[in-house]
Amino acid sequence: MVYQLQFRPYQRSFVRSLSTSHGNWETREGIIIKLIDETGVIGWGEIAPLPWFGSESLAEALDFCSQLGKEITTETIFSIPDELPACQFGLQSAWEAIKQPQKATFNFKFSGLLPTGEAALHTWQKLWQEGYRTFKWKIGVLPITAEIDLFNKLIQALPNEAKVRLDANGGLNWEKAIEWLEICDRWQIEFLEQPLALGKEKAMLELSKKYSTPLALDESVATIAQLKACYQLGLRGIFVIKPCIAGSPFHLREFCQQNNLDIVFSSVFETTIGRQAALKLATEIPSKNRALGFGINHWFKEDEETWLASLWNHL
Ligand SMILES: O=C(O)CCC(=O)C1=CC=C[C@@H](O)[C@@H]1C(=O)O
Ligand SMILES: [Mg+2]
Repeated sequence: MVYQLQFRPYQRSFVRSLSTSHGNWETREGIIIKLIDETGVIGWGEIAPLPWFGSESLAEALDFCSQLGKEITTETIFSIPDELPACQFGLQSAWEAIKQPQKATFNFKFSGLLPTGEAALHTWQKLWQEGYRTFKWKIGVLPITAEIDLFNKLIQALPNEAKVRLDANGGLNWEKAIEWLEICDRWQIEFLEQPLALGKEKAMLELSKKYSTPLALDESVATIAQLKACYQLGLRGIFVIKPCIAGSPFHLREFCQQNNLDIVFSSVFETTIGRQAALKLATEIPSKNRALGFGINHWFKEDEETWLASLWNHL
């Protein structure tokens, strides 16, 4: 089957810089894909790279799309190299959208991503009013004493029924991870995400045996190959899966359906198009009743529907 291919790069500025131990992220850049089959049925997809998580860069994704030309076959869509996981996800989910029109609504609970540092103390209230009951806060950015001080203020300000997750983005060393895990156990934090850097999975396996707070791997399991490697290593905590950068949705669904993983699906700040494909995948993969890491809409200023429509009208 041959499909017409159109693609459009985009840029969206965050309302505030997203500070993590990887650095500051100001603008989300990606590519919207439009596939049209021989009968005129349209399938939308999104390529949302996250190179500091190990996916291809936007430039590499754009080079790949540019050399595809105006037509693409099913065979080409399913032979995209594993070095291009965001392209695999974008094009294969667009293909799947033609075959199985995506559900428009999902009834998941989402976790609200708080801004890093002190700003969290002034923003959780609005998210609480919007209905969020799970919040994620990034650590490993400020000096640990300052962050622990802010954490104590945040955790005592939040209602008791609130669930809190901490995400270090690999920014802690062993000693700081221990210091944070003692606090996590005391306050029954839902999980501590990627305390140690990519490559320290064995150390995290050791760490996971010492405290009751579960560890969640994120950067360590960014692609399907990494997810499989960590599973083989014996890691059985929580797996944060970012479908848009993991690779083929078909391979991801197959592996997760064969193995009973404790998964938290997570956004890469993609648009509605990538999010719909990611959430459709979440409905097809069994996981525990944890809030999904897609509570990120407040990180952008413009209304997404109008922005997306305006983007495509120029094509
Ligand atoms: O998972 C969530 O709750 C929201 C998404 C999120 O936290 C992230 C998305 C993309 C890059 C990272 O800065 C961050 C993460 O590390 O999980
Ligand atoms: Mg994370």
